[in-house]
Amino acid sequence: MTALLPSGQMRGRLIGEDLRVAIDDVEAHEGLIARFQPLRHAAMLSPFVIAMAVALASWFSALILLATLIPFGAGMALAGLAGKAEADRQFLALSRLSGLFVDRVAALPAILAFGAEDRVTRQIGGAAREVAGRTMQVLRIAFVSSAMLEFFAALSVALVAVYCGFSLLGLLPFPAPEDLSLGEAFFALALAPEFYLGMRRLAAAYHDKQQGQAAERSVANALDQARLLAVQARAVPRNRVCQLRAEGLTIRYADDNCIGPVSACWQGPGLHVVTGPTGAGKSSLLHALIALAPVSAGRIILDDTPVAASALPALTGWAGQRPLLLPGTLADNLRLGGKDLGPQELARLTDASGLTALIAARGEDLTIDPRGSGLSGGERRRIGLVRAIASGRPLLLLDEPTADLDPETTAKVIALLQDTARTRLVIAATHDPALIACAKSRMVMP
Ligand SMILES: Nc1ncnc2c1ncn2[C@@H]1O[C@H](COP(=O)(O)OP(=O)(O)OP(=O)(O)O)[C@@H](O)[C@H]1O
Repeated sequence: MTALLPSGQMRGRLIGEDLRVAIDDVEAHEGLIARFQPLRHAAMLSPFVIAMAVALASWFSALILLATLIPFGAGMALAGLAGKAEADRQFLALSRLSGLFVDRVAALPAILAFGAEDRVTRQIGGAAREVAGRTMQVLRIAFVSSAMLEFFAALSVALVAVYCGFSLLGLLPFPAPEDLSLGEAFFALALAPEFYLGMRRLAAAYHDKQQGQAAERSVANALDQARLLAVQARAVPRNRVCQLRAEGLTIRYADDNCIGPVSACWQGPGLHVVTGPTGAGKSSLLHALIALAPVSAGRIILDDTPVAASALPALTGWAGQRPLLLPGTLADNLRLGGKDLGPQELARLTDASGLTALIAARGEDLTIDPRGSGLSGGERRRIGLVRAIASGRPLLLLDEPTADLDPETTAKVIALLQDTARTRLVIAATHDPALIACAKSRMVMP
């Protein structure tokens, strides 16, 4: 279950899509396992049991029933193949709609502030129409399969009735294969409708099967990706980073916007900066190192071992330009990095980052909402920075850690970074001359 929960952009999906896999797709298994599978076993057995019972009275009627199974089976196999592809497409469209919906609800204040309600409504409307279209396709196939089932069920009963009736009247147009009494004919005819009954019940659970199997594939896919990420994360040492190299790293966004190839070598411990004009790709480079941006070419080499970008988050304390804030107290947010930080160590870090004034004014139990309302831009950044340092991880990636700060607080933060860089590899994207001046190396993005 933990593996299925949202992992942000690492799987390249919206958080709502991950949530859908973790909740709805897991639930969709119930129909497949608790309803469809028992009915399938029953449907596979029951025609043969009924045919054997009918054969006791009239072997030719049993043969007629079994013969109708051949074209029926072929038709159902074709419908099943078409149904599988359509169910997958419907599932994908539903995932997109859920992801889009959750994402847009989270961004509702911004949408209202920009008066973008109409555009967002149209987007969600388009996604909902796609789901409706795909659902209609799935229903059409379900309708065709049940029509086929009803046709063959009716045909089998009709053929048995005609055979028994004509046989009793001696009007068969071919030599009678058996000598049928009224009791035997009645027995065969009474059992004939039961021949397709199991399959009719199975057809009623057809939708459960489609949903369940599509959910099964999507959960299996998500688990595979999670397993891969976990294996890659385990494959690297966790307590130190001596050297990190990017070799020809190229980032290609979905809209074909391309950054790179970038090559760099950062030696740890030490403080290194990445500089360059706005839009040069500094943030993108840091994102690419921890699998938050799509890498299309190049390699990341950690202590002489090529690693996947998805291996680095486990080693990295990350402070982006918009740190994630969770509802809770300030201390909860600072401790999010994972390490069990004592009050003294936390106080040292908050003091060194200039957050003491905030705590003195508003208390340690200051409650924070997810948007960080009531916090200044500089305070939010420093919460992200302290959290990254407090994580105790050997590699720190910091995106403009001294932006939005006055010179005095900037000096404090730089001193904290220098102190941290004594034992860890710190890489910061920055425009700040004061931070650039005390860096061990500077890489300039063109
Ligand atoms: N998700 C994305 N999809 C497409 N293009 C993107 C995406 N994120 C960034 N870009 C583009 O990549 C380029 C580099 O952006 P990036 O944020 O890495 O620059 P930067 O050097 O960090 O800029 P700044 O100094 O302003 O923070 C920009 O042209 C930006 O528009």
